[in-house]
Amino acid sequence: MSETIPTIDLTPVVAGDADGDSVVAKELDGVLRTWGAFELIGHGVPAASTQKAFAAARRFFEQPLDARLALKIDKSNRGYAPMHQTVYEGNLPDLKESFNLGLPLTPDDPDILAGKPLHGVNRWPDLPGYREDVEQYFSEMMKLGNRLLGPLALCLGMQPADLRARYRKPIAFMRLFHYPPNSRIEAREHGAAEHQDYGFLTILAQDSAGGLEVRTPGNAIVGVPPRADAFIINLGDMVEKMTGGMFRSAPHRVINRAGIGRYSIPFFYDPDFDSVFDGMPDMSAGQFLLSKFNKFYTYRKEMAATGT
Ligand SMILES: O=C(O)CCC(=O)C(=O)O
Ligand SMILES: [Fe+2]
Repeated sequence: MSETIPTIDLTPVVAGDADGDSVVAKELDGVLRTWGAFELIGHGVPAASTQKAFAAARRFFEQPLDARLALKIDKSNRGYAPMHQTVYEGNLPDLKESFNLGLPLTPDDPDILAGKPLHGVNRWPDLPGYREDVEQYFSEMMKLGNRLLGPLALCLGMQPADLRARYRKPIAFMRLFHYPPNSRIEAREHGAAEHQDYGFLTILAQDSAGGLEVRTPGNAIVGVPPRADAFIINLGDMVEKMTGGMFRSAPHRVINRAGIGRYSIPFFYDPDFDSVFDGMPDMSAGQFLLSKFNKFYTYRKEMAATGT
């Protein structure tokens, strides 16, 4: 088995070929059963949009800590998550900070008014052009996620329309990450300690600093070298669970060895909060995700403890 992350070309879907979904699904199926992660090319996302999102990330984290903390993360998972918020057992807290946003909802949104978890209004710093550039990239991620659902549905033995019917108001979170240099590996301090993503599908862009490492089907850890024209896609635990382990939620980690700050932007594309899947009948997608957030995020434990 090759120990290099596989590559999938989405061109047939992006071009709108009549058999695009099934052509890509044929390539994808084996990859999801073995690696559960791959590089995606031919994705149709304009490079300028990605570059602007990275430029926005740099501007956000260049602000003084006070300005970042003014947007401290709220219970809808939106805002600024300071360093050390994510903890994976046996490791020190992750050495990373993030700006999180979700689906753009307005304060009169019925799910917000009803208090549905993970629904909220996005929070924005006072930086000219920041919101526009970040929202633009978010909408590119929504489009790309939707395109991926076609072949993914076929791999899951579903009709694309049936999977899309569970993505009407998806739990979609994007995180602009900053990783300072010099994590202390010997102390088990990583940028992101080895973990599996929680939900359905992650679309990740990493900058030229690199640092993402994936566990191979042969159980080795290999680096995923930075590549400006590709996204890294991986499945999360929700898919692994609903397929009874047939599709793999790929373990991965981040170690910033670059000696400079590292930026990355994962987009977590997960189904509607109340959606239910045959393979996971006992729990909605939202409840599954929420249980993961509550397990791994310190800020949620603090909120639960203080009743905020
Ligand atoms: O920053 C990265 O490259 C990956 C981040 C990650 O694995 C995560 O947020 O789940
Ligand atoms: Fe991850």
